[in-house]
Amino acid sequence: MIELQDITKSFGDKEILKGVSAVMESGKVNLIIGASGSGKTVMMKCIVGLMTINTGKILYDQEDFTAMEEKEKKLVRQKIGMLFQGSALFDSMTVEQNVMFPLDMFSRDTLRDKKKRVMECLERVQLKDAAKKFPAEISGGMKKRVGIARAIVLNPKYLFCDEPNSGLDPQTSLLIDKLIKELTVEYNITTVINTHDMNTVMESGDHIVYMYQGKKQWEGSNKDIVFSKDQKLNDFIFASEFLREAKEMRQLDLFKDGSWRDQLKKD
Ligand SMILES: Nc1ncnc2c1ncn2[C@@H]1O[C@H](COP(=O)(O)OP(=O)(O)OP(=O)(O)O)[C@@H](O)[C@H]1O
Repeated sequence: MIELQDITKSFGDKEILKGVSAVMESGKVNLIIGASGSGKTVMMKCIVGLMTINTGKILYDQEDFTAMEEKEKKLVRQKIGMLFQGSALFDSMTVEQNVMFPLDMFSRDTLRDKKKRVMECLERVQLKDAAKKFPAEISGGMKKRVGIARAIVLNPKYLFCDEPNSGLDPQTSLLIDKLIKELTVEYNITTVINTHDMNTVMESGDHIVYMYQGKKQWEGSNKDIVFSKDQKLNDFIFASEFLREAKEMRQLDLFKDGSWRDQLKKD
């Protein structure tokens, strides 16, 4: 579990994060959502320690990350897997070598054990057959899966994904979401995803933090969203008339066991 306690972050006199408190739960897919410029990326960078917060605390499983010496922070970072936007694979390395990279950096296992672990991870993302291919030879969805295999190769306790669906078609996006969710539950990972994708929000959002102008505006699950009366959240999620209608149908459906059809006929 990761806890944010009243964190603030400023650049010069511009305050970007204005006292955010939130909890990212283990074994769950935690989403950070919000409009462009609301502070999602800055927040994620602060959580992983790529940016330093001005005030507040960040706790990793009750340990105060903000108060740690650099040596201790490094130990926490080793438990973090990251899936970057655009996959960020090394073009000159094969799929297998890309997934091997974190092991070469941080593991003292034998080459044989490392290769075995890489193959286990590639098998988990159904890419064993692509081990010898180069990134240029595989599709965008496959690249994301290589990125996921690389992110889990060190058995992370925490997994951060920045826009995991960017550039993917809706069906491939759903497969990636499903895979991330399965891995999160399977290994009890605290997964944090920064996303704009409404399918992800509705399908995978076990726990959602909605950011509005540097503040946490709302926090809850994908199920809570359907019934939320928060106007800003509703305007953001259900931006189109089509989605607003879908929400109303879903509400009636959930409340009245499918009787929304009768309701609609009356209107
Ligand atoms: N290194 C930086 N120096 C100064 N300002 C920054 C820096 N990084 C981000 N900002 C500012 O912080 C604000 C929030 O940016 P952030 O990238 O977190 O938004 P976001 O919600 O992730 O947006 P998007 O969905 O477009 O990625 C923006 O006004 C941005 O200009």
